[in-house]
Amino acid sequence: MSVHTGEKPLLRVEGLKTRFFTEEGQVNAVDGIDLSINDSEVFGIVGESGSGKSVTALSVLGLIESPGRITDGHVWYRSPELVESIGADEPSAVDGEYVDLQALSPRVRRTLRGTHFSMIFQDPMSSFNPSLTVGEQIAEAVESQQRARANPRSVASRTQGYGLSSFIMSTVMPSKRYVKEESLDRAIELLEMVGIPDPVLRAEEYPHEFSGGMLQRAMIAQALAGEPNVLIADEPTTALDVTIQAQVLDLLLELQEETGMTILLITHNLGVVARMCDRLGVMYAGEIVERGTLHDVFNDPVHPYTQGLLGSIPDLDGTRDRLQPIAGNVPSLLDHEMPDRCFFADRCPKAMQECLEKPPEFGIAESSSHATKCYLARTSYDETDALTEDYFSSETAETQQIESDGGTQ
Ligand SMILES: Nc1ncnc2c1ncn2[C@@H]1O[C@H](COP(=O)(O)OP(=O)(O)OP(=O)(O)O)[C@@H](O)[C@H]1O
Repeated sequence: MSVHTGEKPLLRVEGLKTRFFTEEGQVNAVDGIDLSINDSEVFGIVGESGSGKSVTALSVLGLIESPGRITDGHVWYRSPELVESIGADEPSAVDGEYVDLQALSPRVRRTLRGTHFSMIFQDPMSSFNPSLTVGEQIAEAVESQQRARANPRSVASRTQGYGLSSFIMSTVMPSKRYVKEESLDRAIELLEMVGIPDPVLRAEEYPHEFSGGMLQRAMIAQALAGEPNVLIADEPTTALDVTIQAQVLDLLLELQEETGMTILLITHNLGVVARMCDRLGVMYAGEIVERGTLHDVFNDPVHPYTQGLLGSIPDLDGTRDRLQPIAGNVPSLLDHEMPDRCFFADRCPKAMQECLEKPPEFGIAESSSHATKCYLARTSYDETDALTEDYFSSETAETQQIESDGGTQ
């Protein structure tokens, strides 16, 4: 783990909006988020299910598919190497050392997957073709990433549908055996690097012959084949039992230290964040509502949502019985159902009148060192300001009354 204090972040996400245009209406899955992620750090995005974490990760990678679309914002990536190789062809995507991934042509953007950015998921089975050996598939990833690095303008697009990981598949999923001996050797090295015992033998095995934890390690090996600068890990250990989970998390930290790569970790588990992250962003209803260093956010959470999540922090050794959920549900992200006020107000034990009048902006509380999208960041809180539960129940009753009156007219 390393806290980087350099001034130039590796990734700058600015005003990113991702919408899904569904039959029910427009879903504001990511609603104008800003983030900066430094070189060689582990940055966590944490929040309840449905808050927009995965869509954020997919948006950074340019993997949003119909009916979804990024409708606004930029994803700036600092890479002098990339600027040099594509700058003349795509000048409108370049600003100094930064490339706006959003502005790149889809062809060039594809070449970055695996080489500059890689991803691991909850379900490793979806990353492997069941009919080829694990070694062959990692070897193919090695070759494909070598080709992409050598010539970012001419990457093969071999898209096959193995779930979400079609992002890697667009460059690496092998369809037949034709890998070179040296690529297989590298695959064995990678398997060894991720702690697979007997890697020479295991490379000959098929995915179904691996246990869940071992296959997770193999997926990490595959993701590292192109020596990416950024590894996006979306709930990488959620499906594993706690002991294996801890081992895989430790492995990711070791690899991060060894390679210096940056990790963007998506999780709903604050215990995982505490173990892994240097900094984090807390996500709620498509927005980042609090962001800062692990130390600051954990020791001095300002947003009542973060406070609620921290009240429900799970532990990795499984000694705490249950996660304490925050009362209420994540709101619908359908545009026409989203209120013109703080999205958390209805669940917030500290909601005040102004929270209902308009959505808060980001601010830094006097007592705090990090940014929060909450009126509490600007206003000192007095318990007498809080709206009571009765307020919300009377508001709900009033709304129901109006609706039913409207219905009878
Ligand atoms: N293909 C899609 N079509 C329509 N809506 C979608 C699609 N993919 C995601 N969404 C919506 O976007 C919102 C954010 O989803 P996302 O998967 O990013 O949440 P999450 O925080 O990662 O939760 P989880 O941990 O459950 O995956 C949700 O309301 C979800 O229903």
